[in-house]
Amino acid sequence: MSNPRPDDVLALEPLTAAAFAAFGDVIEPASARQVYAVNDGTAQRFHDLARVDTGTGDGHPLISIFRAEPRTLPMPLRCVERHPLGSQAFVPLSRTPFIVVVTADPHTRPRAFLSQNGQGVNYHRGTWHHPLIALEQVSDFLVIDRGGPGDNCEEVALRHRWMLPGAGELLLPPAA
Ligand SMILES: NC(=O)N[C@@H](O)C(=O)O
Ligand code: NI
Repeated sequence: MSNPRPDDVLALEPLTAAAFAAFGDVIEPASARQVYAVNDGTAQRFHDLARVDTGTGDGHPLISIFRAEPRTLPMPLRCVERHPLGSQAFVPLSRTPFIVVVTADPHTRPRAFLSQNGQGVNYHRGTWHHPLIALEQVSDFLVIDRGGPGDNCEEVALRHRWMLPGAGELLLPPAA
């Protein structure tokens, strides 16, 4: 494979609620709309972290586990997909990082975010994203998405050969 042009390599951005807002929710305690004690004060509830949207077309929520093989970096991106009938959330059941690639349009430059410290994501219904990209080790993810009638996965091949960088790349500084 010929060496990718530097401009084809996507920078890994820190995953923050603000930066990801156009694409979905970041699932982490800081995203809670309310935090309050429950169970006689023996636990804290980080309430309402993400909007689960599964009702379109007589749909219902599914809870599954993906056991994902780690991907090798650098990595070419070949496709993106979207789920027109429902949201889709991935929550790592370990604290290994994973990469989230999203785009407003399959034929414009995607954005790549690095999830750290157990952060999860909830793609809004219709958000273009790359299939799960686990890193470092076989990792389990809790997946909350939509079951029911209808075709809920539209996949598009990328015309441009965007690349994810090697594991040692620096993160972009957080957006100002
Ligand atoms: N195919 C499947 O359920 N997984 C994808 O939707 C994904 O985003 O990883
Ligand atoms: Ni998906």
